[in-house]
Amino acid sequence: MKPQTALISVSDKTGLIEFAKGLQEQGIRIISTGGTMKTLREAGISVTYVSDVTGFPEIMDGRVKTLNPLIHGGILALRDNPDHVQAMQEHGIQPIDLAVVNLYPFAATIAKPGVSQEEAVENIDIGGPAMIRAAAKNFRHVAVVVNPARYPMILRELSAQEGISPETRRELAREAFSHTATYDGCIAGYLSGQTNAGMLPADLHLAYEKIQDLRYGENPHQQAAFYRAKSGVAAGVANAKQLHGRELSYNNIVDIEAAYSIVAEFQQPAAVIIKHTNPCGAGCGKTISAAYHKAYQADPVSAFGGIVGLNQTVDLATAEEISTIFVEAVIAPGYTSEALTLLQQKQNIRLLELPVKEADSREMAIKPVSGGILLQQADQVDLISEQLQTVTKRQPTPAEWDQLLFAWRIVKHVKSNAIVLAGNDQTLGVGAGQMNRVGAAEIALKQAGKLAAGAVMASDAFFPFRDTVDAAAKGGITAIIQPGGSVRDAESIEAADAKGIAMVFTGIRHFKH
Ligand SMILES: NC(=O)c1ncn([C@@H]2O[C@H](COP(=O)(O)O)[C@@H](O)[C@H]2O)c1NC=O
Repeated sequence: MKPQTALISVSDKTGLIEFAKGLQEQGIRIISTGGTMKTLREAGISVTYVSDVTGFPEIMDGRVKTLNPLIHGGILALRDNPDHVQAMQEHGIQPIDLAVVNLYPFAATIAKPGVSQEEAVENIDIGGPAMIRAAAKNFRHVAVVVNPARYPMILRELSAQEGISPETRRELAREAFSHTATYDGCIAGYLSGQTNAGMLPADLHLAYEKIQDLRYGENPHQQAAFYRAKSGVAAGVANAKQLHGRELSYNNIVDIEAAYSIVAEFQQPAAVIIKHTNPCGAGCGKTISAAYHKAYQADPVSAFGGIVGLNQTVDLATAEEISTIFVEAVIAPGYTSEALTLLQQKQNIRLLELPVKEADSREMAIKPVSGGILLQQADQVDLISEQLQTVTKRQPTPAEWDQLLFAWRIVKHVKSNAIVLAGNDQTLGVGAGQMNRVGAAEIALKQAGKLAAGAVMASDAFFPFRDTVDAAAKGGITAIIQPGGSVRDAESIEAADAKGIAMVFTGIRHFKH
């Protein structure tokens, strides 16, 4: 299809002039709305003003400019339908074969701090989506371009013999409907936020774009792909830069997310090694290499084939220790050039770069269930010091406090039922995903062995019975942090007091299912 007439009406004027020049070189007549026309004319491109086509001025601050049968008839007419052709002749409608439209920047407007409702509403585009949808509906005869990134490809096709192919027009129509759907979803979300304090919308419209087809999902027989949120800040694992290595797998991405979330908990240098979303080892230190050393030494057996997360630039010393074993991937805010050179020598390691982001309590977490999804606020709450309550006769020592808080930050990220033992800013035992709490504690204690003596314990949820405290006491644990709130709290406190264990209630639970 070789267009005769293009209508260009764009808010985002990226690449506009080069594109319009290309159209003009193809002999295509251009019609435009006010602002677009001005930009094009200033660049010496000849343009027909939309009002000269409609015979009607742009009115109401641009609320009505292209909403006119002379425009929509020109876009929607079926060129091979005699009735449509006759209607065009009767009403003096000229065909429009190419619609280049992008919309008022609604998402960017509402992202501005303190934006008024009035300003937001004025940025709801009406005429643009109407043209986009009309042109997309008529893709058999009309091409619609909503994405400036498409301009070079369109010019290439136009210079070919057959012009814009039917396949391309269909693909452009798909992109166009997706564009307006995302746009309307964003408006609905905004209006819902106005009445719902922004948290849980009445309807949920998710707008994500595929960034990568994955080789397979959790298992080789499952198809999978990786999608990135279309709007919002370009942060998080979906925006990490891969510097080296084979393509990420589904399970890699899940574990990278876990690694990134844990190290983001800490201000001081922190490292973690993840296996199947749980930390097998985590550590903090004065330097990132000291932190990694602790994370690795916490459980060298499980570390093999793990995913490493670091919250500081990877230096040579850290890279050297990482490269002593096989790890699937590393995620860190950066790499020194020596560290990168060393790690890149390993073919099988994936290296990702992503700045560490502060927790955002407005983030939401989605979980699918059959026939629906669950939506909740992400678990981003920090400890509230006024809620911390020592319930035993003995207070934790300052050193125990440090370790309790370290262990608490880790246990938050371990699958429930979760128990973490820690000492010297290092995990010593991790009991993850057990069906009873004392079972999780026994696993952690067994792993820590003799190192449990003098260590601290963190539990993601309260102790339903005193058995976990008894097990901790037997292992030599000296301090415990847990949410509290069980009907049998008194029994657990009694067990702790009997052994001189200091126990702190947080008042906050960190279930992770
Ligand atoms: N009301 C209309 O008839 C109308 N027709 C096109 N627009 C939008 O006006 C914008 C371009 O305006 P300008 O060329 O004046 O900068 C585009 O984002 C386009 O989607 C309209 N504006 C909003 O609804």
